[in-house]
Amino acid sequence: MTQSLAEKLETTTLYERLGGAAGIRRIVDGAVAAHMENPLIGHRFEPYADRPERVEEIKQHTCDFFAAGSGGPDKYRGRNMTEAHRGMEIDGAEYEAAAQDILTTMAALNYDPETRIEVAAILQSLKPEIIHV
Ligand code: HEM
Repeated sequence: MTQSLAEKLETTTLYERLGGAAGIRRIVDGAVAAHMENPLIGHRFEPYADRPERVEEIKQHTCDFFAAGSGGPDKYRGRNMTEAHRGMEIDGAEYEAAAQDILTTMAALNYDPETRIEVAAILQSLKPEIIHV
């Protein structure tokens, strides 16, 4: 039997709709590549260009963060959002640019609009923990 969209949203976790760990990894890889090319925030990631092991660690933490926050089994072992971004003085425009990179990546990977809207709302909810800290 084909599930209606409403049934699908009720019976599957966001983690499942993101494609589990593999789907989240694709989003994070795409978003980080987009951040590096983004004229507004690329400079934030430049210092990591010659530290691939640190980039991998940040990506792994980001994957676990999204997995843990969307109903997946993974445990997040990184710092909380305020501690991770403390002292960077990220402003609202930079935050929106980063969020847009994630949502554009998701659109390119053909995630449905409902899932993208749900992720957009989660990103907005994290904003106060990350900007101007
Ligand atoms: C959209 C919401 C965001 C989320 C969910 C997020 C998530 C994360 C996570 C999980 C880490 C790793 C923390 C750790 O390893 O302990 C991290 C690190 C980092 N984030 Fe974000 N971030 C966001 C927005 C931003 C923005 C807007 C910028 C800058 C424009 C940014 C720049 C960085 C940098 C440079 C690091 C590395 C910090 C370090 O090495 O100490 N993030 N972020």
